Formats: sequence, structure tokens, C-alpha cells
Amino acid sequence: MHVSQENGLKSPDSRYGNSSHFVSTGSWSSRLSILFILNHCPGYVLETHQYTLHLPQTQVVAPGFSEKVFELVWDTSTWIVLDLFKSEGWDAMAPGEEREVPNVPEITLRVTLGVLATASFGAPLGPQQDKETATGHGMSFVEAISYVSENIFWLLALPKFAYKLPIAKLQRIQRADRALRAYMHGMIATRREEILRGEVSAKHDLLNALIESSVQDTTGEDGSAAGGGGLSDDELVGNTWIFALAGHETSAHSLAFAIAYLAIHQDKQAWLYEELLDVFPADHTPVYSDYARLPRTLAVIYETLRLHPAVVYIPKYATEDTWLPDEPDVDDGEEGEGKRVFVPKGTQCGIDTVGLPRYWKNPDSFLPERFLEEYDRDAFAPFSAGARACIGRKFSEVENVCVLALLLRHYHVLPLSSKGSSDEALDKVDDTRINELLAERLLATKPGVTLTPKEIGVRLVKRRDGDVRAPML
Ligand code: HEM
Repeated sequence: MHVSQENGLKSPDSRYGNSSHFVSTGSWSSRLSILFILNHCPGYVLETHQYTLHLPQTQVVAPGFSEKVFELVWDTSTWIVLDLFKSEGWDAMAPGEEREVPNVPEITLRVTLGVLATASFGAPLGPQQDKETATGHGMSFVEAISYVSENIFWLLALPKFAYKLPIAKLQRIQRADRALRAYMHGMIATRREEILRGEVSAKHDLLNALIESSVQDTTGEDGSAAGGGGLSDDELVGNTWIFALAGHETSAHSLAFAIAYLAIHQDKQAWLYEELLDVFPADHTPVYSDYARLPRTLAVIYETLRLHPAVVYIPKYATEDTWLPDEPDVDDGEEGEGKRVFVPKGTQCGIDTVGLPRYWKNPDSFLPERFLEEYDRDAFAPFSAGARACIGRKFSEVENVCVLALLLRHYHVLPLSSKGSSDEALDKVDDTRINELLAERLLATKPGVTLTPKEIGVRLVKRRDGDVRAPML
């Protein structure tokens, strides 16, 4: 954990495996939360920065992330990926045929948006969905959620009066945000009516689970209305708004970086493909129970997040005077010499997720297999830790494992530019530097709300079944 920019201290959670000590005392809270609550999400109950309120409110929202929802996430991811293969014409490729995909993040953003929209709100949105199906809100749901998501930084950072300025972009952002909320209110109203008519049993999306949980929460043990803490429509909109945005770019960019790592590390791609051949023999329709049989795929996602965490710095502040305990010397494994650090109430702190690789062996190497052995779980913090950790973690894991597995099962992934291509920058370089340059290019990042890929382009080569070798290197 960082107490200041200069003072890189390890998170108490991660070193001592005792996150409950720090979190349950209510010592840490999320600064990010305050940004959200003040600026944009008055209805977002999870984003309270008061720990004592956060816990019961989590209990209302957490049941939404149930096994039924994860199964829906899996099924949705499956059909969205198959739909993508079709819409891009990849499914018609002959074995050995090759296609260039110059902008991988654009594809992964489309996929995760589709999964979120369907598994969160029951909106049937695949990559082939017509974007012009706007109803009365000035733009379609897809356009609204995409535009809000692309411009989330401005929505969170700018004060409300900024939207009164005659700046076309800001006004479009505001229109998109209003449209998105209007769609969400409409979906909630429809769902409530369906619940009243007893027609919701077949739907297991997140919105449904939240409404049901909310209804149960307001119902007393004897079945009567308890008048307690159920979610109002504004709170439901606030929560679904945050789910949509917290879960879109984070998952999409992580997926894009995982594809980049596999394009660079052909040996790990072959290792992964062995698992996929086993789990998905020809003509097998993927089902949610396959998820537990894909530990290598999950390990690739974890290793990607360890090296390229979507959230690079998790802001916190101390809600009471706190002592951080001894810091063992991470370089030689010896215990430290009583370096206790006093953190006064109100101090701004943060988990520096990018700094955490120093707690791993060969920290800079891409070694997904490390996650198949015993590892220090507290040193893996891309989803944060403790009571405020990412509530959408498994949602994203199920989605990304499914998408990555299906893509790699059918296509071999190579870096877009290779020796002999028309890429002038690379043609001038000798063989030994080419792979390094390609890796640098694929893993480069640019500023964004989450760690954003700069340029991930790959070549997809349709696999000949069972051939684990790289087609051309
Ligand atoms: C690779 C994917 C993801 C990563 C790396 C990630 C990471 C994070 C991190 C670091 C936090 C901050 C926790 C803290 O303040 O201590 C967070 C919070 C949150 N995430 Fe995620 N997330 C991902 C995907 C998702 C998805 C798919 C959803 C929803 C469907 C989601 C919903 C949320 C919510 C609602 C919070 C706020 C939790 C709270 O305030 O208690 N996230 N996430």
C-alpha cells in the first residue's frame, strides 16, 4: 500500500494475509467512492464510503452475483463470441487461412459490452445488433452505453455546470448519460411489472437478481413488507450504471492484453491450447460446467492482470489512526527491523497494483503456470482485497475465460507485424530485436480511466484441429 507517492509500503492485507484486521476495523475506505457518490451516482448504494453502511448494503447487492448469473454470463459470452466469428467472417476461414485484426481492443470492448448488457439487463445485444434501433431516448442503448463508457472520465471529473457550456462533446456526453439512465429506468419498470405478474422466473440476469434481492430485503420474516432497506429505482439505476461501467473497459482491456501476451509467448499459447483441445473436443457445445476445467485459461487471465492490472492504483484513505505492522525485507526474505509506520486518520493511501510484482519470483516474466501452484494470494491484488474488493470479479473471470478459450480453440494468434511484412519500422531491425519490438508494441499502454492498450494488432490463423505448433514464425 502506498501512503504517499514516495513511500512504497506493502499492503497490510497482502503481506500478513489478514485483510480482515485492517478492513473490518473500518480503517480503510475508498477515495474513489467519494468521487462517484458526490459526482455521479447518488443511487449507487455500494459506493458509500462509510464501512458500517457498506456491509449491509453489500448484502443486498451481492446475491445478484449468483451462480445463475455466472451461468448466464458464460452462455451469453459463448453466443456473442460465435456471433462475432460469424459477423467478422472468421468462421468461413479454411484451416491455415489468415486474417489481420489490427484493433483487438475495439473487438474486446464490443464483446464485453454485449455480455454486460445481456447478463446485467437482459438486453439482447450481440455484435451484429443494429445500432440504429433507438427508441424514444435520442440514441440507442448500445450507443448510449458505449459513449458513456468511452467518456466516463469526463462524467466523473467535471462538475455539473460544465455541461451547460456550449461544447458539443459535453452535451453529447450528457445526452448519452440521460439516455442510458432512461433506458435503465424503463427496464426496471418492465421488470417490476413482470415480477408482479409472476413472469420473471426464467430470467436470471443481474438486474432481476437485484430487484428480487431488494424485494426480499423489504419483506419481513412473516412475509409482510418490512419497510426496510430495499433498493429504490434510483438506487437500482445507480448500481446497474456502475456495474455496466466498472465491468466494461476493465474486462475488455484485460482480455486484449491476454491476447497480446499469448501472441508474444507462443510456448504458453501451445500450453493453453493443449487444455482447450481436451475440454472442447470437436463439436462440443461449451457449457458453464466447462469453466472449472479451464485452469490454464484462468491462469493466463490472472498472469495478464498481475502484469497489466486494469486498475493500476486503488485509492484509499485511513478512516482512523492506524499502525502498519513490520515490513519484511522483500529482497532477501528476512524480517524487517521493526519498521512500523504510523498512518494518521485521513491519510490518503493506495494499493499500487503495478508495484506488487516485486513480491513474485521472476516478476517480469509471463509465467501463467505460477497460478497452478501454491502462491501468495494476498500478493495478487488486481481486484483489490477486503470488504471493498471488486464485486464483479467472478463475473469478469467467467466471461474472459470463456471468450479467450473459444478464440484460442479455433484460431492461432500471432503478432500482426512480422519479418517480411510491409511494416517498415520492423523491416529495418535485425532478427534478434524483432520479437522485443513486437512485444513492446503490443504491451504498450496509453492514459485512460483503466490501463488502456495503445496498439494491439494480431493475425488470426484458423487452426487445423490438434496442431499445437505455431503456423509460421
Ligand atoms: C478484469 C476485470 C476487473 C477488474 C480488474 C476490476 C477491478 C476492480 C477494482 C480494483 C475495484 C476497486 C476495489 C476497491 O476500491 O478496493 C473494483 C470495484 C468494483 N468493481 Fe470491478 N473489476 C473488474 C470487473 C468488474 C465487473 C465485470 C464488474 C460488474 C459486472 C465490476 C464491478 C465492480 C463494482 C460494482 C465495484 C465497486 C465495489 C465496492 O465499492 O464495494 N468489476 N473493481
